[in-house]
Amino acid sequence: MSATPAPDIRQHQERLAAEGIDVVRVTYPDLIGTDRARDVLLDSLPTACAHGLTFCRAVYHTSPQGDVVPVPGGLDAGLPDIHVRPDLDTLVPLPWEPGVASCLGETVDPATGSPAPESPRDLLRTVLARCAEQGLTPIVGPELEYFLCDEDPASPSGWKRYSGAAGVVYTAGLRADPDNHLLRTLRHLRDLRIGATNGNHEFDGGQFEINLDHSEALSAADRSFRFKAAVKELARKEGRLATFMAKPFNDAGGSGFHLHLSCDDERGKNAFDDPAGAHGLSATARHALAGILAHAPALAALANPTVNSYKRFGPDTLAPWLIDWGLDNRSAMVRVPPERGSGARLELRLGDASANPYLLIAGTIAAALLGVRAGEEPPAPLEGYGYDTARSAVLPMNLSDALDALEADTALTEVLGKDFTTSYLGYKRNEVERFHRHVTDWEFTEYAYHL
Ligand SMILES: NC(=O)CC[C@H](N)C(=O)O
Repeated sequence: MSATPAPDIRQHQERLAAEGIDVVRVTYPDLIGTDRARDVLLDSLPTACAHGLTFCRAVYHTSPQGDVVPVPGGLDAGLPDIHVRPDLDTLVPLPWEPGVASCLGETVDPATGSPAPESPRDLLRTVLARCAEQGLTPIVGPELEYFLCDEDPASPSGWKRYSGAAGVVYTAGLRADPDNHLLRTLRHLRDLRIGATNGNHEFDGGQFEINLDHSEALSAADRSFRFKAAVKELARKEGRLATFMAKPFNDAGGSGFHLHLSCDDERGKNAFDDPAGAHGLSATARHALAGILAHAPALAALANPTVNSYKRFGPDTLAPWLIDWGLDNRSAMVRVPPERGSGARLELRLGDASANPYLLIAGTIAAALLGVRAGEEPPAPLEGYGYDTARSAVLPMNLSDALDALEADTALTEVLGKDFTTSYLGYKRNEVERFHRHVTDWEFTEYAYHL
């Protein structure tokens, strides 16, 4: 079927064709933040825009391995359609894939004409609308770590850490990155226009951190989502694997997804900032901080969303596993960074790199909002080096406990919505069950010879 293109779509088509683009990749996040996509030939773009691209709604209920998880709206509903409409305002040529531009897709449930209930982007929009009712616009700056791996037929997984096991922490250059992976990646990310600002080699061999500029929350989530997909694609182009798994190796630390958070008020002024307040924090910032701490056990289910996530936690990891906050203290779950001219902000260090950016950001903002609404006050800040259970409460230490904490946190789930929470809990509990049924290498080594 050929539709007569609307004038603005025709303009996009002509501009893309002039740039040598003949394919548009329409991409959207599933429940766990994996980029799902379809390649659309440029000639078919008007039809895709007019009618949306049709996917099975089970896309939200299907694990990366292809298991369809029985949560409401999927198998029980006969695997119905969802439609995905290209958002042409987000079009950008893929710097490493000549002829292809990418754009984000908006998912619509054709049964209701509304966003699909599981859509992470729309969940974030819902939470942001609640903030707007309080006159607050959250501003988010994401920092993500990942490991780069080379193929290794000798390893059971088929992969080993890039450049060997030696870590050269906080460096850039050839000693820790002999193939200049970071430089190449940073330049491609610049051309992808997602606000990447800088990067360095991290603690462990083959581990990198790249920071993104701060912005309004939806853009920060979109850019983090596109960042993860881009880094993974770029690695594959080189025959490598980039993984945002929380803790991929036994002999290396984990990968974090730290969030810097502040809020603008209705006049565009940083509402977290009060030079006269204790530590430069306003009452709004204190309440937001208290909300994040109070809802941290439930938030872990979104910030640390896999069975593997909880292996990142532990003493001396710079990954928090206790519920505390501190002034410029990286051993705390929430750090208040020193003021450097842009006003006060909080750095939430809880999240790991495997988190779906939309859910991590939505959950964090929802927790902060609840603290602001309730006028909660935080406890005294952590002094000195943390990781002391005598001083701070412990987070859930496995996914199952975190999911129970999310379900029990009715204030948070009210903000996140019943449909989303039901799907998320169903999906993730299925993941826990599949893990518990699976026999691991560790079990064989531990038991097979001795028992
Ligand atoms: N540089 C750092 O702060 C390390 C962070 C740590 N890798 C984490 O998982 O959060």
